[in-house]
Amino acid sequence: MPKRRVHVAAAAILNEQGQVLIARRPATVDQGGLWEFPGGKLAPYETGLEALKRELCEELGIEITRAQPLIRIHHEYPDKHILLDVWETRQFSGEPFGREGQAVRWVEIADLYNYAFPAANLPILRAVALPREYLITPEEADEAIFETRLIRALDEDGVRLVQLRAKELDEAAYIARAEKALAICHARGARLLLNAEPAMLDKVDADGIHLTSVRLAELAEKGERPIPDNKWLSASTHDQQQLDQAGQVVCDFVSLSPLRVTPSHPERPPLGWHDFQSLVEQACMPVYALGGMSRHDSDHARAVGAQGIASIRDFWK
Ligand SMILES: Nc1nc2c([nH]c(=O)n2[C@@H]2O[C@H](COP(=O)(O)OP(=O)(O)OP(=O)(O)O)[C@@H](O)[C@H]2O)c(=O)[nH]1
Ligand SMILES: [Mg+2]
Repeated sequence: MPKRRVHVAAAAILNEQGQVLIARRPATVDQGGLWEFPGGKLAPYETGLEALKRELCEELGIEITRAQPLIRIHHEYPDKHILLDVWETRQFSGEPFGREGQAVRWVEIADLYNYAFPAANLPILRAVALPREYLITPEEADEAIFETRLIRALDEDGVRLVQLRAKELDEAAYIARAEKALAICHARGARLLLNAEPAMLDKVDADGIHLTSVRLAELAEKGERPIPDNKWLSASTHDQQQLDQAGQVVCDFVSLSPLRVTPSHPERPPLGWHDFQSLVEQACMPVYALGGMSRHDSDHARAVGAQGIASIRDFWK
């Protein structure tokens, strides 16, 4: 018999302190006792957003005035296929409380990992912790220019996630630049990922590693995550096969490119939004749109299921 298909709308509700609201499922229901993002099943006539508004009113007594798509997750439970349609909201009226008697709690995003959630929820924990914009640094021969531009992107554009990509530097120069970039990022509450071999984390204690698609393919053969769970792991992907490999090495998130034709890779045919959306829909992790993207594309990227946009040029001025 085919599995039951269940479509659920749920919300990451954020307050002004940047905490997120979680609720505990009653002991008597499916997945009882686990924590969850409030929400529930769509009625046959509802859109995801309509169901979300109704559920948050029923379960928490709040009215949401604005919400944005965060991530969609397809997950196979033994008895059903579930589509979790997760939204992010910061604008709502009323003070949430457990209207059905359930426990609710505001928690720091960094503390979410201390709570037990249903198996489908891991990508949501990653998505709420990640920003909408991802800066990839370009080749930059001059150290002083590199530093000035990185500081500008963090201070003026509010970038909070950076990948240090510097293929033209030898190892010693890369390490020196990484140490400097790490201090600049951490002083501003931003994270730095190294586009390097996973072993580079032994030399520079950055926040994680970004894998090129070639490294990703090599590591996927071993089928295990190359770095500890408390570091971020991301990878460059361009198609379904590489997205599958990212799942095999347990990446926390990926970039998927090229959305548009770019001067750096003129030979690669662009995906366009349609193919991008189909690939993102099946991905089991947050995905950044890359290739000719700017911050103006961020809302559209979100609307088609992405975490946001990744860019070199838009942030490097
Ligand atoms: N709301 C919510 N449901 C989740 C999450 N993660 C997850 O796997 N689910 C699953 O999605 C389904 C949601 O159903 P629900 O029990 O909330 O539905 P509901 O509010 O409409 O309740 P009802 O069926 O009692 O009317 C459950 O099977 C639940 O285990 C989550 O973070 N939030
Ligand atoms: Mg519910």
